[in-house]
This record gives sequence, C-alpha cells and structure tokens, in this order.
Amino acid sequence: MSLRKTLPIHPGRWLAIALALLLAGCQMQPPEPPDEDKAAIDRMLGLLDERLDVAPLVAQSKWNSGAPIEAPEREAQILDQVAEDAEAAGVDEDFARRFFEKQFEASKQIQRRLHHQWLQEGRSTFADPPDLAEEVRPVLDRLTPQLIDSLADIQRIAAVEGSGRYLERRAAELVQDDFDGEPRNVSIQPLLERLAR
Ligand SMILES: O=C(O)C(=O)C[C@]1(C(=O)O)C=C[C@@H](O)C=C1
Repeated sequence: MSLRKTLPIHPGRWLAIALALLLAGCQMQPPEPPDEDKAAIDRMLGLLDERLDVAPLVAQSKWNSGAPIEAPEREAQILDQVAEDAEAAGVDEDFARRFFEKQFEASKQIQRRLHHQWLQEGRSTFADPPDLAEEVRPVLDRLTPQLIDSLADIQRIAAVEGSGRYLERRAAELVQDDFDGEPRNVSIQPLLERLAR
C-alpha cells in the first residue's frame, strides 16, 4: 500500500499544519523583555562588573596596610548615603540597602579569596599599591549614585515577564566569573529576587 493511501493528506493541508506548528513553537518561546528594558538590565550588569573589578585593588591596599577586610564604619557611611539617594530616586529603601549589603559581601568574598591565595603563596607586600582612601574608595563612591539610578530602572521593570531570566542569562556574559562566579552570584541575587521570571 502506498504512503499516499495510508496518509491521505491534501497538499493544501500541509501549509495549515506547518503554520500551526510554527505558531505552537512561537508560543513555547519564553517571554523576553522589550529592548529598552534589556538595555537597562545590561547597564546594571555593567556597573556590577565595574564594582567587582575594584575589589582586588581594595585587597592589595589592605594586604599592604594590614587593615581588616571588614570595614563596618565604611559600610555604614555608604548605607547612609544610599538611604538618602534612594529616597530621592524613588527606590525602595529596604531594596537598596539589601542590594548594597550584597555588593559588600561580594567584595569581601573576593578580598578574602585573594588574601588567602597570597598567604598560601607567601606573597610579600605590593610595590605600588593603590591608596584606599584617595584612589580606591572614590571609584566606589562614583559608582554608588549610578547604581541607585539603575536600581530605579530595575524597580520599574520588576514585573516585566522574563526580566529575571534575561538578567541571569546576561550576567554570565557581562559580569566577571572570577572565583567560580560566586561573587557574581551574590551580587545579582537581590535583583533576581526582585525581577519576574
Ligand atoms: O572600602 C573598603 O574598605 C572595602 O573593603 C570595600 C567595601 C565595599 O564594597 O564598599 C567592602 C567591604 C567593607 O566592609 C567596606 C566596603
């Protein structure tokens, strides 16, 4: 028996079947945020990457000075500024605080891992370390208001379907993956908690 007899589908029907399959395929694609929201997410990830890049400089400076990695008074000072800037930008204060606490945690993670590594290597002091107060902290201080502006964007698009999934995917491309990507995961965690999947 020929195939044509067992499956008597009129040629015109194939088009309808192909169209139906195409439509089903489209519906199965997870939703993507609009381009403008994607750009806002990319901007945030770029800033997070810049902030993480500062941590090794802090680590060098503290390796030489022997200052502790944990600097609670400095964190408190940043958080005071954050509370003020967040209010002005219409960003939820608890969200902003949690976000920055995670950035401190990510930075400390990098610093601890580097100090551990240098200790194992028996490293001496660095010949020309950056000055923490004069050179390094000002870089972080310049990033703080930019991050707050970016948090305002994140807050605005929080309910956009697919925004969390997009951020997770792009973080792997735009944010450094040093130390097995653990600091990166810590830094994006408060954003993933906020954004819709
Ligand atoms: O400024 C420092 O001393 C840092 O180590 C940087 C930083 C930060 O990420 O802003 C991280 C940990 C400290 O507890 C305080 C601040």
